[in-house]
Amino acid sequence: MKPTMMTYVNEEKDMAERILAAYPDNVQKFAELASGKQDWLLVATGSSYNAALSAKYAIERWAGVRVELKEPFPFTYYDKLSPYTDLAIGISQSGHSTSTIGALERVRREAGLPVIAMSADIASAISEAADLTIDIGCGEERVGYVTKGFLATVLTLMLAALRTAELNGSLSAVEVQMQLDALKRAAEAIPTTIARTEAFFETFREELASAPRFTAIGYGPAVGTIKEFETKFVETVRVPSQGVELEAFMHGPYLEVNPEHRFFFIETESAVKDRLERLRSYEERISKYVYTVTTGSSSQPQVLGLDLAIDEYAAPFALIIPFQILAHHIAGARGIDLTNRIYTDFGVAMKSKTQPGNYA
Ligand SMILES: O=P(O)(O)OC[C@H]1O[C@](O)(CO)[C@@H](O)[C@@H]1O
Repeated sequence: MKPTMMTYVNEEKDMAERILAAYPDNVQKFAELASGKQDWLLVATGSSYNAALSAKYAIERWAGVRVELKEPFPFTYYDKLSPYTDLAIGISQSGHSTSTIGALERVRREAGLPVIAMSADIASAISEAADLTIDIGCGEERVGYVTKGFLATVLTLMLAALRTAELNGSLSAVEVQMQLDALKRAAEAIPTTIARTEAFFETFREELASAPRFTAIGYGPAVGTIKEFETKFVETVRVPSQGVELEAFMHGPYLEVNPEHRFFFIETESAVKDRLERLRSYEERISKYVYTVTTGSSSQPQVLGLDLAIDEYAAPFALIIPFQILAHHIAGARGIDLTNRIYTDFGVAMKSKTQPGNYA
């Protein structure tokens, strides 16, 4: 039997617990190279970009550094190098994305900066463009619609930030332990999150499967989550799907809304949460298909509550899981067989990968 997205979603708890148990050894070399560096450049594309965006604010807050995240292709061909960048990090789950490798090569060639690669395969092509390659700890994922790799990337980046914070003193040992405990609780809760998402899907199966369009709205660290929602839904559900930052939605995108629109609002504990509530109330007047995913608890069917004591910075680790499951299930309910791969020659034809993926 071919593995599916759900095969890997069901492995996420064990994988996350393995990665957490390997702390700090799995990120020690990263932290040694990164501590003392103030201005990190992250390059990644696709889900790896979304994972980096999901971890960006946690890294900045915990490690006390500035993180600039860039799409590698425009970075390589158009961007001016910042004179302040003192560390470059390239993230590629496969280790074969040519744009990410090319960006690291440019940084080395033009600025001679220390370079860290992060990949599920530490012997892959990206390692040749880096001084150090860190294993994200998910192993090989043989479904192109990645799930485990996304979660492993978010978690490994967060752990790398925590270890860097320990070394450079930007967090106390107690603060680091608090974050580790929150991540451990979130990992332990993955089976509950899966069960709640399954129930949510069954309740709304018809209206989700018949959706002409999906929009997800979030703020702060959860913008990484809604961007990965967008990537995953476009790859699998294959109807127009967009993740829009809360305030950006209020400057144009709101005009597109009609009664058929399906909304996901992502709620975390934050100073700007009331802004999301206000927008949700407004859109509920237009569409009856308004759902929420929250880190808090819920007794309402249209609100999927993860019931986690986790702050908004670590929350992206937990928030993506419902969308990975919904992408798989909604695609299936629409009659899309995701095990039937399409455009299989694309990566090679476009030279977007150094070699074809080993997909099931
Ligand atoms: O993380 P990687 O391996 O660089 O891949 C980036 C993106 O490219 C894809 O493999 C598609 O080519 C996506 O599935 C993935 O998100």
